[in-house]
Amino acid sequence: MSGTSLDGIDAVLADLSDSQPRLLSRYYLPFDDALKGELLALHQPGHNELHRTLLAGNRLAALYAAAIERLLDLAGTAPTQVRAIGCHGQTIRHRPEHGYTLQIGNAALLAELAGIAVVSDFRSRDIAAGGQGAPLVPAFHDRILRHADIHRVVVNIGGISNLTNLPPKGAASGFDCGPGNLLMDAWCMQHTGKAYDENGEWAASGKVRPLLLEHMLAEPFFALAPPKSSGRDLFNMSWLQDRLEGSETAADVQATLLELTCRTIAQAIELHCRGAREIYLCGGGAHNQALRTRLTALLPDCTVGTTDDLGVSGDYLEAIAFAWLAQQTLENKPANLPAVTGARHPCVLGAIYPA
Ligand SMILES: Nc1ncnc2c1ncn2[C@@H]1O[C@H](COP(=O)(O)OP(=O)(O)OP(=O)(O)O)[C@@H](O)[C@H]1O
Ligand SMILES: CC(=O)N[C@H]1[C@@H]2OC[C@@H](O2)[C@@H](O)[C@@H]1O[C@H](C)C(=O)O
Repeated sequence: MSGTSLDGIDAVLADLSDSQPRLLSRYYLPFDDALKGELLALHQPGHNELHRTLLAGNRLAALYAAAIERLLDLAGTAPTQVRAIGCHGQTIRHRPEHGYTLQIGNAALLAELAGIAVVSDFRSRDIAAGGQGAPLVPAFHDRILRHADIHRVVVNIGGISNLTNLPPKGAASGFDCGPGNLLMDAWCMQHTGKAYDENGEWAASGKVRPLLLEHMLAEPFFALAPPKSSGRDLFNMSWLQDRLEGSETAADVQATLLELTCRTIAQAIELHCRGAREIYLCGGGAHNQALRTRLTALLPDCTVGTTDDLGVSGDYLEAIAFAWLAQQTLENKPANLPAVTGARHPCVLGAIYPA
């Protein structure tokens, strides 16, 4: 898994033979600054972008293969013992309204380098069936994190934040809430040179600017009824620049961005997850102490923990989900939830590149 934060690759070796997945090994490989910069640049139209996109895909395939080699070394497992790699790829465009999404990573090259079958391109079929192609992980949350009597909500706070609503007596629903960490990360990098604001300490040193927050919350995406999905196509530095007053300190902007992430998640829960009692966070944002404290304060009727409290690593949950999605593909089973993505029907997702 390599997600919208563009921080690096989360690799897991998972045993999916039982109803609860077993995490056998994990490995994290960060991207270097040059690759991160190029992937960020490829989100926008630019010079010779087709050639550069394909080269970046090749580079990613080599890094995915290196991460898998290290992962298997750590586990003492041979490639022949692995049924398949579920490879999300790197999203550089997500335009379901135009009928496409693009996750790069040259799956053919990865299969060649790793000597293991690869399943990739999980989102296109759902979009072909009229869906958003995202989020896909709610189906997996539904499988492993549902409680028979307690209304739970799982909130992933990666680059973008998304939630899965698990009412005990109803079907799962889910959607993207808005920016998770990506605007905070970009602002932090621009003003402090650091990739992210550790524990939200810099944000905590600033003050929320009410007018700026109001301008941000007026973004129509937040009021859209699900199904909905988002990405860097909408939430990027120009989106932020367009809303700045110009007189704020950099720390105040960071404080306001953290408030935006918390408010949009809390609003989404209040509006679409009525009666929820337990909130479980996952993704990198779950490590941000200031964010957790603020979100907990905004949700007085709920307990707020992390999926680790339920025995599932919040840092590797998405990666385990893509192993499960790959298994669904190999077994010819549908994996999208039409109630989440808006697709006309359940679909078998993904494309298979044999070993
Ligand atoms: N200690 C911390 N304090 C603050 N933020 C943190 C901390 N640890 C991780 N993060 C945030 O988490 C981000 C990485 O999150 P994650 O790995 O879930 O992203 P992703 O997989 O790219 O996301 P997506 O769900 O959008 O695909 C970092 O970029 C950073 O913003
Ligand atoms: C197009 C795309 O890459 N979407 C990601 C992104 O990152 C979080 C959120 O936006 C979610 O919709 C999705 O990823 C997760 C893994 C999903 O499909 O559930």
